[in-house]
Amino acid sequence: MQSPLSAAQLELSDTDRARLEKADGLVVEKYAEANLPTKHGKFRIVAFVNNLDFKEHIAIVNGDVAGKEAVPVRVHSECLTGDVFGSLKCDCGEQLDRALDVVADSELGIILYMRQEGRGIGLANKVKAYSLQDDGMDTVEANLHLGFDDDLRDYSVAAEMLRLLGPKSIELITNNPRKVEGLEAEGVEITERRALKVLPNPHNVRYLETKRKKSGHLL
Ligand SMILES: Nc1nc2c(ncn2[C@@H]2O[C@H](COP(=O)(O)OP(=O)(O)OP(=O)(O)O)[C@@H](O)[C@H]2O)c(=O)[nH]1
Ligand SMILES: [Zn+2]
Repeated sequence: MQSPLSAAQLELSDTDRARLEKADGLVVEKYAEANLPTKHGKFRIVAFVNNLDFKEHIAIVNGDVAGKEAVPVRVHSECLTGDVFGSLKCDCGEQLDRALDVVADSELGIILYMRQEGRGIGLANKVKAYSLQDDGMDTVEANLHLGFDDDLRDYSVAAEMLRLLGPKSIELITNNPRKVEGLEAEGVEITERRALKVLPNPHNVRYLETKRKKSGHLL
């Protein structure tokens, strides 16, 4: 009988990891797929593996998207505090909820849930950035103070995930023009940008204003 796997082995098997590490160039693969009924609607969930960041990026898919034009797509960056704990410091949780509704209510749609927490700096560093914001910095100043660029996200893995799922073109649900440019630079055909409106609250109004003024978000 096989011995049980330890927690450290759970993410990827050694053989899978070694194979991905040896591969030349970017490799993104579908790893597993299943049904996922949710309060928003019924989806398929697809887990991917890749040899760039080795993170477990996810697609939530409604319908048979392969070969279809103008499929609604949200490329959502992980925000544990907003997506899971209902943080009011940002607009992520509300955006994710709305995007899930849009995708569930459309004939077809995809949410890519990218594990790019904190615009790529990770959760622990985002909490550091929040601590600097408690002392008066804005979201961009806090990142720069910690020695990071204001946005470290790479869109090559997301683009490859879309290629594997197979829509011919997409309508991207975002307020961030840099996301549109980043995906287009990776060869994704975007027929339209669809805005994602959220209501500001007293805790995120400065954050939203900084995103509009410093990061070019169309809010
Ligand atoms: N470093 C850092 N990351 C943050 C902060 N607040 C939210 N985030 C992260 O920002 C990411 C979301 O990016 P946003 O700039 O809000 O939005 P976007 O994804 O670029 O654009 P939309 O598609 O319109 O949502 C998530 O990964 C959050 O964890 C912050 O103060 N500092
Ligand atoms: Zn957030």
